[in-house]
Amino acid sequence: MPINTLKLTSPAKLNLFLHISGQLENGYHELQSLFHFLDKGDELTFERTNDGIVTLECNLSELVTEQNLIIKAANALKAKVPQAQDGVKINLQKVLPMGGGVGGGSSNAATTLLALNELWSLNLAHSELEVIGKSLGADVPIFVRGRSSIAEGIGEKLTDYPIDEKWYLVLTPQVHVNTALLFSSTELPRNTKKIDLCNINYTGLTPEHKNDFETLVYKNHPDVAKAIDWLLEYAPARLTGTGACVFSVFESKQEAESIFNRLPADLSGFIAQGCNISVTHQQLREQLS
Ligand SMILES: C[C@@](CO)(OP(=O)(O)O)[C@H](O)COP(=O)(O)OP(=O)(O)OC[C@H]1O[C@@H](n2ccc(N)nc2=O)[C@H](O)[C@@H]1O
Ligand SMILES: Nc1ncnc2c1ncn2[C@@H]1O[C@H](COP(=O)(O)OP(=O)(O)O)[C@@H](O)[C@H]1O
Repeated sequence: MPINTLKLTSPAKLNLFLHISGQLENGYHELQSLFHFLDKGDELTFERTNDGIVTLECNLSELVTEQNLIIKAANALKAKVPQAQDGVKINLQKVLPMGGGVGGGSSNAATTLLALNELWSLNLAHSELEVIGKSLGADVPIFVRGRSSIAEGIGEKLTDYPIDEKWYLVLTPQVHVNTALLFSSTELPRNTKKIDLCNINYTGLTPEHKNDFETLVYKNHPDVAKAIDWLLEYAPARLTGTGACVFSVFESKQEAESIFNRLPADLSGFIAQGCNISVTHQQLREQLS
């Protein structure tokens, strides 16, 4: 019996560290980054239709465009499997901050690939979905894979790296950081020594595991600097991705909440638990069983 509806959370990610160790001739950068998921995300509902049409509704009307990565993901699947005749009605409830380095758009694209592969009975292997995902954005494959991982190369080489599932206080400065512009800055450090994966031994926000974008983003974006400085009063803090979101890690929810409760009115944020397995994958397993 084919399934008609899927209701999935499309989670945020954090880059617990992000090292840049070189630049290739094509301009792309060699990275090493630990990707970990959060239990907070956007809500996506998929309803299969038999009219062959892909439609999107969203609580933020400005996101309903052909440029939305959800539409692009659905179209990429249709291009890959032209005999797929079904359509889908998709509803997105956007919760995650956009352009903040928590990967909401990439996550939505991956959730769409995983959901439509089931709803449309395409039977593509997850490795094939990862390849389609990569054409949509550097971080889409990690969300398709759905396991806490270290990314290497230009972000495409993934190795499982489960860690203790702790609690994160994430601050969300309302500024847009331009990823391509940051990567092209002459001030960006590009020579962090590569870590041998066998010796990585990640133990938290130590100086050894940093974000190479942080100094530059801190310098150019006073709102990000303010958020980092506030967190540093209580715990070590890091930028995720190219920002603008920043975070600290705590052993318990109570500890994270006790700091969050002191947040001044001009800063915003949320608390979430870290997850080694993306919540999308957990929910898919439940809804398909
Ligand atoms: C660096 C990360 C870490 O998670 O930052 P965030 O987007 O999360 O902040 C991501 O991989 C970003 O992913 P995404 O924002 O999708 O980047 P893409 O669209 O693939 O690339 C944007 C631009 O960044 C540069 N780029 C990207 C990845 C890479 N390894 N080297 C690069 O030099 C290229 O100039 C590229 O044109
Ligand atoms: N489904 C989507 N959700 C969020 N942003 C999207 C989506 N589709 C396309 N975008 C575009 O991608 C940009 C970056 O998205 P996002 O993944 O939130 O950034 P980041 O990787 O920095 O967290 C947004 O500014 C938006 O214009």
